[in-house]
Amino acid sequence: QHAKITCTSRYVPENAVSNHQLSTMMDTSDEWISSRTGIRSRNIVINENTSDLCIKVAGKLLEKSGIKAQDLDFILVATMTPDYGTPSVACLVQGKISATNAFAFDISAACSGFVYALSMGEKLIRTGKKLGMIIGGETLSKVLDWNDRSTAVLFGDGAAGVLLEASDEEHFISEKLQSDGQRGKSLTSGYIENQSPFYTGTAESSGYLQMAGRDIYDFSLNDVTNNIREIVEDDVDYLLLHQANKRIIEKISKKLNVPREKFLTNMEHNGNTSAASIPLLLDESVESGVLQLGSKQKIVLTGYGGGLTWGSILMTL
Ligand SMILES: O=C(O)C1CCN(c2ccc(-c3cc(CO)ccc3Cl)cn2)CC1
Repeated sequence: QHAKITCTSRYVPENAVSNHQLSTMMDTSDEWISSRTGIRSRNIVINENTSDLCIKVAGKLLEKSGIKAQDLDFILVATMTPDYGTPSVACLVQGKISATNAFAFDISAACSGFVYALSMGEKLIRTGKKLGMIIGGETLSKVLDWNDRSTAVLFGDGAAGVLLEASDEEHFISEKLQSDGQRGKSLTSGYIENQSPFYTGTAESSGYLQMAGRDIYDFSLNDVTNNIREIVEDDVDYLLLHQANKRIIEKISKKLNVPREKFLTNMEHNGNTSAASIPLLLDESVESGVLQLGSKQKIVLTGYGGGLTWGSILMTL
């Protein structure tokens, strides 16, 4: 049987932080941020953690769809900012909504996380599962170095997700997931220091998010463009890329010779929300009517970022 996205939902923290507000906290400006990234505002948690955001999304998916939590077979959460090493955010969600028949685990693939998780969910449906929940959620604000203006202004918090159901209709057409650990140190975050009395080494990295911006920019322009080119043979209606930077999306659209207006964007009010960025864009586009579930619109979802990881899924809604 095939898999079909039957519901989308999202949740972002109430605390919207404008570029101007950041300019009162560090040496930056609205002009610099918006011209270089396309970001004008982002939402930053005050007391919530990643599981809180994902639990909100799960509750909204249940409410919107009318499905019962105990009908869920699995819950996958893509995140690079979990509350704990264990329990997983997915298990915290599962517990909170009492999805007693669902197995649950997190997927760590940074900004490709939602695409990786959606791909894995589709395989679970194809091999017999009936109903799953797939959420991308992050509280990146807790791992940012707020004294480093080169990264602190880029990222935001949020969560969004989908219900994936068994269907007679074929929606998933093709995919290509890729990784390159040899370039993994270009974007790191959340290093956990060993504190045992036997440990004599030294911490190789800080817990803060650190990014070699130029290297990630070039990776995105080259490897990601090639991945999309391989997946998209002929025409698509829309492309939903990870919302990292407006300029990179413009450059990729030129390299692919695909009209810029086919690339949906929302980094302007969310910032870069890593694994949450694609499902946030998907739900906002469904809510605005640009995308319609069941419309047969042909879309590409493309994630790219830490790992390094990147990957695309070509599907119809
Ligand atoms: O000087 C400038 O213009 C600066 C140059 C550096 N910038 C960057 C660099 C890299 C990213 C980025 C991050 C991820 C991880 O989610 C994935 C993909 C990308 Cl392309 C975002 N911004 C900001 C503007």
